[in-house]
Amino acid sequence: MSMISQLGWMLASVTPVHVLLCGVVCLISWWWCRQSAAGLPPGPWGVPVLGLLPRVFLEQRRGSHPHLLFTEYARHYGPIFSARIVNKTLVVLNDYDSVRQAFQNPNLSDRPPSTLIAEAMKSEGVAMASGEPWKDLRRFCLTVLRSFGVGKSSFEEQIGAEGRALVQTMTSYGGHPFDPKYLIGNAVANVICSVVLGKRYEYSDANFSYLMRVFHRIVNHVGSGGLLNAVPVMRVFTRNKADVYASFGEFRSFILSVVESHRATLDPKNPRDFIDVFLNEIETNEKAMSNGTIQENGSTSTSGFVAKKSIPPNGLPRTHHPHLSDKRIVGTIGNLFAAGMETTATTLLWALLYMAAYPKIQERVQAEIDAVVGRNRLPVMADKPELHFTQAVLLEVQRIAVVTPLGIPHAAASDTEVLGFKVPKGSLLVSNFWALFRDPNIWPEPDKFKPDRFLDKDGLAFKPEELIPFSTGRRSCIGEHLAKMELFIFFSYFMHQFTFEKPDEAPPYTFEARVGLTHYPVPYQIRALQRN
Ligand code: HEM
Repeated sequence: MSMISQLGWMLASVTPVHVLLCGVVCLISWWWCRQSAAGLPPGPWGVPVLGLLPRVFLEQRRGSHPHLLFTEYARHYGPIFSARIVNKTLVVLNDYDSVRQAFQNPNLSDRPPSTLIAEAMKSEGVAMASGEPWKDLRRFCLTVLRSFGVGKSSFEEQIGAEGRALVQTMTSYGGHPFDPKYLIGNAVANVICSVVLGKRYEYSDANFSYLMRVFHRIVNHVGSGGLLNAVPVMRVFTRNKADVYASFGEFRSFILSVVESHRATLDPKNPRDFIDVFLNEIETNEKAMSNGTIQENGSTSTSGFVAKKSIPPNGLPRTHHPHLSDKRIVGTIGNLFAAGMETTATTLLWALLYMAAYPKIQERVQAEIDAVVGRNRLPVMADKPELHFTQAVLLEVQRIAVVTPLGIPHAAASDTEVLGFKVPKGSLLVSNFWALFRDPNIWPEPDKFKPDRFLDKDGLAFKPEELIPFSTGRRSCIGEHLAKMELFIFFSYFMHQFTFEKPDEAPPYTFEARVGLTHYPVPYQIRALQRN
């Protein structure tokens, strides 16, 4: 029987009772939806059952991005709106007040469960964990990174050494065009690798270059705002699923091999890097578990686990971290690598693009650096307070480029409220930094690149509280100090050493972006002309 005749047969057998039953079911579903939506922020209804899912996919197919769609909704529904994505309530925060209030609320500090990243890495890291394990991992990461000097002024020399290697490699192009993406990515990765893995990788290292390309595939796959990461049902409809998991698999194997080689050469009394300290903690926990002072889920026995370690490593945390285990080490290293490299490198890529596209602004930065630093040495962090225009340029790049347009989604651990609206347990919260950084009420002519907006009437740089590229609240970026130091050192070295130009033969620069985990410029070629 053909499909049409089948349909005709079905319609002919519909009775008034069927119609009535259908109507009742529709009425009940409508009533149920209204009830559950009562008190939620207003927002688009979307398609029955699927909610906003088809619209998000459609926009992505058209080459648009979810942050643009959300910004359009925010214009219509207000700074906080909600929508459904299949069985999940999505709450989108589009202005400073809503982001600040939501992210300071301890009930909104979780991450969504079953993230793609944790699933594909077969390990839950600091950036994807929730509840007690997250608190423990976050505390541990902050303490250990700090104990290795990260964010302290003593770390400046390490970043400076990488900056000098980068300058040398850029010089070697002799003014010929090159794509700065992987070079800058490698340099920034080396900063975090030196602390976490205890080594840096030469820019000519073919294996590491390959890994960076694998990593970029992951970044693209995860998509804007990490919706694919956060909403399991979106993965069902993902094209190239095989490539997503294969790329994660390669990244995971790389980290596993580094962890294993650390384990094989570990000297517990002399931890060399972050991985060694993590491995020491795992060993302490395993011992505590075998003598019963700690349970498998990380909780301690009634007598309490006394933070005594058999081998207290010098200068490293003595506090006990019961949630550090084999199943969290790969994920945490992956998170630090991804979060530490991608965002900072992308910001620098945007900065170079803007400098080449706005030569007058580039000249002003160079003149300021020359006046304060001179030509006989490279800039140092101590120069920063005097380099007001340079600071303003970096702030404007962070505002206009919005490297994480939808941040990393949070989840509601229990029923709560934001700005008087209901936020039910399990909701997904997304911070639309794009809308916030393009709000014309805060930033007049938001699409224009105008660093002067960050200078006061005396020419001194200032940062308005609404500029929060590192997010805010309990879950804000743990690498903020490190990132700011890297941005300043690398950028001021670039401006001190080179003038950047678009190659004549290259197509005109656009500020069009691609959106993966970050919002990054379409690949471009640049010339680095050495300054005298
Ligand atoms: C320009 C550079 C950077 C930007 C714009 C940036 C931005 C962000 C943002 C928006 C978040 C999400 C916060 C939230 O959920 O509310 C985040 C989280 C995070 N960032 Fe960064 N970040 C940068 C550099 C770094 C660096 C250098 C590191 C290396 C240590 C790092 C490590 C992390 C980690 C581990 C998290 C997860 C924190 C958690 O879940 O508790 N980031 N970052």
